[in-house]
Amino acid sequence: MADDEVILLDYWVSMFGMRVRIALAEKEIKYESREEGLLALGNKSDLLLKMNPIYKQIPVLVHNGKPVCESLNIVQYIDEIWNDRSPLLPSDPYQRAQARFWANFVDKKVTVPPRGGLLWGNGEEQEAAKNGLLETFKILEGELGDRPYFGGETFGFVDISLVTFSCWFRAFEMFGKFSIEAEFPKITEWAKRCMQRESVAKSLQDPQKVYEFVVEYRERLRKRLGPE
Ligand SMILES: N[C@@H](CCC(=O)N[C@@H](CS)C(=O)NCC(=O)O)C(=O)O
Repeated sequence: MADDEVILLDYWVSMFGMRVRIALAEKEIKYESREEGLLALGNKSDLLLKMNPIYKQIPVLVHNGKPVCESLNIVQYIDEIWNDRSPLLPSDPYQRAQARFWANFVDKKVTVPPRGGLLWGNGEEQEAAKNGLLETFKILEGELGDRPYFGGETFGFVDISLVTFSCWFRAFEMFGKFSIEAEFPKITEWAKRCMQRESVAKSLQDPQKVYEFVVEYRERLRKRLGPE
């Protein structure tokens, strides 16, 4: 695998791209990162359109010229290809199924939709999205319980699926007017624990920068789409 060519089509603030960055860092894989344009507002490269013609989204992992799409799918692929080190999914089939269930739950419920919702929406729509997110965090706080990581003692697939949202927590808090630390102390401690890993710390972005991105992006969306 020493001569592998690995390219990641990414966007700096993407929580989905960050998942792949963490997995590659855990496996110590060297790769080239290619930054796409400001995604929902255009500027997609020809390479992205060619490599992900169905969804036209990042992240895409291009491994020896072949594309793999969808962040959780990519993380599983990385785990299977570079299976000689730092396993990300449990080896036990039941535990693997559980890990996939919870990562899928995160994917469905901890969302930042391209329009509307908590970050880009207003009024009742924003309030409903906030309440949904609080409900989701309550479930996740219960699932984590007193364990250090979602898989138990070791950092893994479910942690990767969720931790990339932690640099978006500040934006969630500012727009939702709530405190994740006050309401979800276990998730807060877990996120800090994950950040102690080099793979996570170097893959995530500064929460303040993410918040500023959200403020600016809301403005761009408003100008492009008009007031809601
Ligand atoms: N389910 C996808 C979501 C990927 C996604 O939403 N990517 C966004 C950036 S965060 C994107 O490329 N948006 C551009 C667009 O949809 O036009 C995954 O897990 O990879």
